[in-house]
Amino acid sequence: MNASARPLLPKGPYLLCDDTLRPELSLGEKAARLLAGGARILQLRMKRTPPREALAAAREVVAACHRAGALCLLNDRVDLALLSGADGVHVGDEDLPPEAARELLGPARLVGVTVRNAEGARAAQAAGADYVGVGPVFGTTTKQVPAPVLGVEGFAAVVRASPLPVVGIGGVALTNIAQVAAAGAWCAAVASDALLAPDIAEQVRRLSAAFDSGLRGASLAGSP
Ligand SMILES: Cc1ncc(COP(=O)(O)OP(=O)(O)O)c(N)n1
Ligand SMILES: Cc1nc(C(=O)O)sc1CCOP(=O)(O)O
Ligand SMILES: [Mg+2]
Repeated sequence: MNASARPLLPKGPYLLCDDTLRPELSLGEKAARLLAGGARILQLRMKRTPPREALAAAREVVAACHRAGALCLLNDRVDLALLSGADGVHVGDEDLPPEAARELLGPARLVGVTVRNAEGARAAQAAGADYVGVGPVFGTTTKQVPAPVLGVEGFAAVVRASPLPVVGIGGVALTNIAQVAAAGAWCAAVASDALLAPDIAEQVRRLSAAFDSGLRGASLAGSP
């Protein structure tokens, strides 16, 4: 496998463009607002969109991301990722296994996998994943997650032991994204805190600035 053919995951906020939040906005409109705020990576998460609409939305959102110079991953759906020219997929326990996603997508696209601990991260690496999503870092109402809240310390312990870059997810918000960055996250995935904000683009800008401040704080803490 030629890993160098794949795009690199951009460090910083990782925005979920989700069909369950703000249903009065189309997925294309949500993506446009996230991208206007400077989002560099979007995950299109469609849990209630019917298949034909989902394909149209995937094509629209992937094209918008690429015009903006951002990456777009499809949640769950390898078929839609291939049909829409997306940059990859994110899969969890209820989706295709990562080996199968890699087999279908080939070496040039990203595969992200949900794991709950370091052992899961090592297995994801062996299965061909590029990064792991680890959570829930904090409590969330966006999804009923079948795993306990890790907290910042628990999350940092998984990051330290993970052989792959880690995307922290679950309850990440402007109030805590700096802590997630300082704990060593490569990215911090955000759904509700961005999409439910009165000004989505402005919230993405604030999240990026706060993530960067967390990185700077972590590097100062590590300096002599
Ligand atoms: C970055 C990231 N991490 C974890 C998840 C959760 O994926 P999954 O466990 O498959 O759950 P659903 O999102 O499909 O409900 C994610 N989507 N993104
Ligand atoms: C989709 C998802 N997966 C999680 C996990 O821990 O696996 S937490 C989560 C919801 C993320 O939404 P919000 O940013 O609104 O908390
Ligand atoms: Mg899934």
